[in-house]
Amino acid sequence: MKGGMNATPPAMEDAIGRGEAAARPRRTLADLPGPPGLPVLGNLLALHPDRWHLEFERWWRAHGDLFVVRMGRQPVLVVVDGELVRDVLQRRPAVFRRVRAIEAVSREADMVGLFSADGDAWRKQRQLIHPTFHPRHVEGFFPSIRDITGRLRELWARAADERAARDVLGDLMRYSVDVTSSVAFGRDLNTLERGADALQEHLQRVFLGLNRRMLAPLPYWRYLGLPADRAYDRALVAVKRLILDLVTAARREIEGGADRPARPRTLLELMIAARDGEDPRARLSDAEVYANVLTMLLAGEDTTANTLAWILYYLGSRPDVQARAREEVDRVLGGGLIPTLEQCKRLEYTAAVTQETLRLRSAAPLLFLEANHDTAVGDVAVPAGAGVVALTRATGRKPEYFGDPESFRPERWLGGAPSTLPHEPRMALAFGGGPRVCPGRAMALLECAVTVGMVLRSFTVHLADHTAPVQERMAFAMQPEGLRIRFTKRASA
Ligand code: HEM
Repeated sequence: MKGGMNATPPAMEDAIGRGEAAARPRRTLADLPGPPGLPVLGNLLALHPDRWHLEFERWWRAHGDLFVVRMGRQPVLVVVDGELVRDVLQRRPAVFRRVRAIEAVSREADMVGLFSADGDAWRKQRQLIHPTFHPRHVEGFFPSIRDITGRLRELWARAADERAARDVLGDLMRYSVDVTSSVAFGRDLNTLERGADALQEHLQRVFLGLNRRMLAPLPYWRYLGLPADRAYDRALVAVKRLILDLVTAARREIEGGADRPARPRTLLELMIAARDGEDPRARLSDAEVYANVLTMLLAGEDTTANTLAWILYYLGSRPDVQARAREEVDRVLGGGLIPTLEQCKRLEYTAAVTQETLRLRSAAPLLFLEANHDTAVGDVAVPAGAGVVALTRATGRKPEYFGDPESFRPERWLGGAPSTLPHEPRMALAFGGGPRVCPGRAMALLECAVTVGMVLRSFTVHLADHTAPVQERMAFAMQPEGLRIRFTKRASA
């Protein structure tokens, strides 16, 4: 490894250039505190497969805002201090990158899209794709989002009639699959009503396989073809064929001669039509469009579904919050059952409930990065290739940024009477930060507003069993394990 653990890196041009506090590093990774580990395995055995994010947070409480854990022999720097986390996220893609395994596994699947690309390839994609998430486009997607929200309402109305407790996370996963696939490539899978469709089953297999491989300590699948890996390979072929057919058809329609241009209606069409203002020759290739359609499905589904599930958890466990949000929804929606776009924008307290849920239950509570070259984080020298974990949810739980941090207090996000509690919204990092901040934020928040507005207008939300613990489980995103909700219909609905 260039530099090595005890090397002092060269002057920090990257930081100095941007006027940051550029003290010469005084410490090395070896100087930092951290949990004791085993000789070869380091701290790996402490990481429970479903709850490893909690272990990182437990170590944070024991060792402070900057510490080191060992993944096998490799030391990894863990950062919680808000200024340092923001600085690391900001210095991408030049100084830090996403951990290499993400790109390697994506490359094997021919899907190096916005999330997994790095360096110049990422720059090009981001420049072309970011404008497709402009509010004008996101608002253009609203009618389909609203229709699909109507289906979710019907499903939960039937459950209320039957007095049945619902596995709401399952329902919300299907809801977000339907929303994301219709927004991404104009195909309404309607899994909410029809159950899993063949494409959805393939996608699920692909996502589980990617997740397994990105987290695997060794690339065993290159040597061993386990049944799950063969199923993953087959699913990938099917998904690729379908999406590439859609790309070819859309490209023909958008770029094809006389009857062009149809107004782009989906993310896929927007990507095909995307042109770089500075370099009009720069376009996304078919392979890049394919990779990014899949990336949007992957990045947009579980994250949004889990955030919505956690919101329902808080509504069910905090009747005071539910009553206040319901009062707002009734006032804003009047006789309507599902909010319009304009009404979504006026649901301020509901938006505050979402922000507070994201702060306490971020679907992605940590980000895995890697240093591209010798650098420093604060006063700590970080050698090229070293892993850096940004513990973003923990940052949002530090009392100097958010007073009374463990309490669910949506009102902290509202303007109005100044509070005596510290409140630093820039330290709420559920969507990441810097140049790679989540481009789907506005769309996700819109989905949350329309869904929560719909729910509160029609139903009262109850936890099915107040005594059953709801626990955090880390799958592709952080899930509320054991959450079951009972809906009762409101008289006015
Ligand atoms: C509540 C829902 C969501 C949460 C909590 C969330 C969270 C995140 C986070 C933490 C990142 C990493 C940011 C960073 O590295 O600084 C990210 C990246 C990304 N997200 Fe989201 N996301 C959500 C919804 C969506 C949706 C709906 C889409 C698209 C349809 C989307 C597309 C992406 C993409 C493409 C990236 C990679 C951006 C890049 O590396 O340049 N996300 N998201």
